[in-house]
Amino acid sequence: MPARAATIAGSDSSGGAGIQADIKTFQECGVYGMSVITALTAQNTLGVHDVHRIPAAHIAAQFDALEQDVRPDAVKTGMLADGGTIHLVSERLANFHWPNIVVDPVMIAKGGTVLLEENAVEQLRTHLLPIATVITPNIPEAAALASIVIHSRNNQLEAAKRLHDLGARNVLVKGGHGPDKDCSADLLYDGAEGWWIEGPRHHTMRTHGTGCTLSSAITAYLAKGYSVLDSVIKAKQYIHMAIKYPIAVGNGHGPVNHWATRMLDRGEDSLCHYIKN
Ligand SMILES: Nc1ncnc2c1ncn2[C@@H]1O[C@H](COP(=O)(O)OP(=O)(O)O)[C@@H](O)[C@H]1O
Ligand SMILES: Cc1ncc(COP(=O)(O)O)c(N)n1
Repeated sequence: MPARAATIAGSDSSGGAGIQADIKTFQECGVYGMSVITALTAQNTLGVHDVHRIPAAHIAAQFDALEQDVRPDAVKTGMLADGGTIHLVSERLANFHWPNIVVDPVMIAKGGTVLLEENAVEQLRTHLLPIATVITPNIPEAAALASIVIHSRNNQLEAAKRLHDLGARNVLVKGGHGPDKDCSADLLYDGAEGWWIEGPRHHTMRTHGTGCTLSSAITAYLAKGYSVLDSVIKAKQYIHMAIKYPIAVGNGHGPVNHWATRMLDRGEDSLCHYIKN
């Protein structure tokens, strides 16, 4: 059987983020992709126009269908919309003992639409963080979860330590929203050591779905058996390529290019490097 990965997230009708980005990434990274859909969004590169939440009983039925036949080797969470869904998802993940849980704590879309009710942040902290193999907040999400202001790499590290203390085994505080003009530096912290996983910053509007894509690539590599550090490095190379070689889709914040990795034979992967904190 091929390595299998599942995404528990919302659908993006325009295909750049959410379930669609996740499944494309799984496919490109060579794993069999599956999904548990928590919400449908009417969305394009200009913004989110409508959100339809899936009833809890149907979300549970999707979980059960996978458990009974096609258990994943790794799983990620994305848009969970509200506290009730977080509760259900964390309960199912804990009971089923699915391995390699990547939590992307999606809160707000790039266009500003709220994708997780504000009062659900506490549920994320108490229910999902403690069962996460890796959590992948961007800087605003890490700031909200760790109750800290992030202006510098030191703050990024402090936030990671606080989120590790809340129970996440590995914390990746992504640097896409960071202040550095030339570099986008993600910090991986495992409770003992920190690694700065850096790539050049691309000056582009086409960053719709970057976080979804990165966390899906990490999930795919974990499903294939790579370590957390190796999975994060390989995922960073994947997102670097997907941003560097853009495709012209939509009139707003366009999607990344999910099949750019097929250009890896150009040797571009060596542009990313990592250094010990
Ligand atoms: N302009 C950019 N150039 C290069 N890498 C980027 C850029 N924007 C985001 N990234 C990378 O994409 C990934 C997602 O980061 P981020 O944008 O912080 O997450 P999110 O999409 O959740 O807001 C990270 O690996 C980050 O370093
Ligand atoms: C269904 C769904 N899930 C996640 C995102 C976040 O992606 P981004 O931060 O790039 O807007 C999104 N826009 N839509």
